[in-house]
Amino acid sequence: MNENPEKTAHFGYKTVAETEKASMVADVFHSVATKYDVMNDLMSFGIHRLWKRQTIASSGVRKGHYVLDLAGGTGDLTAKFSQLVGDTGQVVLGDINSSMLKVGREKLHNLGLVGNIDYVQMNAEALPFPDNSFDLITIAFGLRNVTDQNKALRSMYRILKPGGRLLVLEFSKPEHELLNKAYDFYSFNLLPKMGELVANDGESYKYLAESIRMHPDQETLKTMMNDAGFEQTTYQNLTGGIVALHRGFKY
Ligand SMILES: C[S@@+](CC[C@H](N)C(=O)[O-])C[C@H]1O[C@@H](n2cnc3c(N)ncnc32)[C@H](O)[C@@H]1O
Repeated sequence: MNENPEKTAHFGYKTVAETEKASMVADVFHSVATKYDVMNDLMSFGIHRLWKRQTIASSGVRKGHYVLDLAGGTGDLTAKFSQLVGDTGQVVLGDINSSMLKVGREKLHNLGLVGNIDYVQMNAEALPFPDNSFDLITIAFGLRNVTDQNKALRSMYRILKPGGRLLVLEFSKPEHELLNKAYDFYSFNLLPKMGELVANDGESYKYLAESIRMHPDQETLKTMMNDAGFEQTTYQNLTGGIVALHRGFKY
């Protein structure tokens, strides 16, 4: 009998050693980084822009705020927050993946967004900031890729200021069975083919579909946030629950 069984994690439908997941996720995002934005628009028919707009609208962000866009990738949310916090605020675009950060930095520079954005490579599970640092943390389509999600939520809680809020934008569970079926067909048949054609990488988009199915549903994520210390935790289903926006506060 194995006295010390190795801890495991999900990588899509595969069960892998916990120590392996981060490098497998890293391979996915190194591979898709340069095609990430165009694929996002294609795969979601542009709807990811509405989901992100809703996130900004729920953020309560103001001039002078200190914001962390965690797993921020190519920086869509950072771009908007940079304008909203102004010269007296600061936005940190944090991501574990150097390729995604590079694409994000170039994109935001080209948009003329400079001066109040820091680009920092970091792991959501061990955030490199003092306690009580941020007014707002967002993590959009990132949590599902993190190996130890409870640890990451506790780390986010620690670095939020009292009164600060966390927004988690993530794929979730569609509310209606019919939508679920159509969505499954799309995800497992069309999505990997689009990934193959456009990004020359069907496997990464197969991982995307599988990782979405393995992610906690709305209520489970809400409980996880509560367990990490968040209060007044609520969520809003977007596009019939294909995506959910969770919000929680630290007091
Ligand atoms: C699907 S992309 C989302 C990018 C962006 N937030 C958006 O909504 O377009 C997921 C991002 O999570 C990052 N990521 C994965 N695991 C992470 C971790 N443990 N810590 C920080 N970032 C992570 C990936 O590198 C990738 O850039």
